[in-house]
Amino acid sequence: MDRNPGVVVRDVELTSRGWHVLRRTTFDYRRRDGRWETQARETYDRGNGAVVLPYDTARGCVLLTRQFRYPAYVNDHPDGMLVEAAAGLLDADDPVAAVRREAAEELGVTLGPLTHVLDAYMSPGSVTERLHFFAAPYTPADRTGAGGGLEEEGEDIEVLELPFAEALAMTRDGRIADGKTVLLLQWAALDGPFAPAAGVR
Ligand SMILES: Nc1nc2c(ncn2[C@@H]2O[C@H](COP(=O)(O)OP(=O)(O)O[C@H]3O[C@H](CO)[C@@H](O)[C@H](O)[C@@H]3O)[C@@H](O)[C@H]2O)c(=O)[nH]1
Ligand SMILES: [Mg+2]
Repeated sequence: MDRNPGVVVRDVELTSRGWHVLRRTTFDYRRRDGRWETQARETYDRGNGAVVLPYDTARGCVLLTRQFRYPAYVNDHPDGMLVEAAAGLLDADDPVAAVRREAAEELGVTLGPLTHVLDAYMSPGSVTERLHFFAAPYTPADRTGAGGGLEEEGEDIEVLELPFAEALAMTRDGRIADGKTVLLLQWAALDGPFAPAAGVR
């Protein structure tokens, strides 16, 4: 890794290999004033992920999930039941294949053309993951399955079809408190299918 001449990795220590991988890396870092110093940083590596917002502009709706998220529950979320856009880790798939797979598994919807919105690091101080964001139109006819996720992996996912205006209101009052979902809903209102100028672009 030599893309940045101001960073020289000295040592990578595997501190935990559980469901995902935690490492402690020691590296030399050249400060902006030119002085070198040694830093250590831990990274949580769970691979990369992809997320999708299916929208139906004719009916003014979006499809979201609700599921229990223990890490949010342990950090003050009232009941841990988070409303989120369908998402998953890439595993062996590319981002497009991964969002199609997750939309089918979690939402029971078969997606057509996808719009790539952006890619973002969601927690760059500690988590290595880069998340690939997509949106896709759907109609009631595309809802070909029940969704719900994979029971054998412990998934128990409720499918929510919400009016877009209500989903956006939920980002304002805290009922939606998941970063990737807030981002996609705000994009949809600002720049995407529910933007005021969407029809004339
Ligand atoms: N047994 C076990 N299962 C785990 C553990 N951690 C996660 N899982 C399970 O592994 C499955 C992973 O499901 P995916 O749909 O592939 O991932 P995700 O958890 O929905 O991840 C999405 O949301 C994350 C949070 O916003 C994103 O970080 C990620 O990129 C992706 O978008 C889930 O059923 C989850 O409960 C663990 O420590 N132990
Ligand atoms: Mg998921």
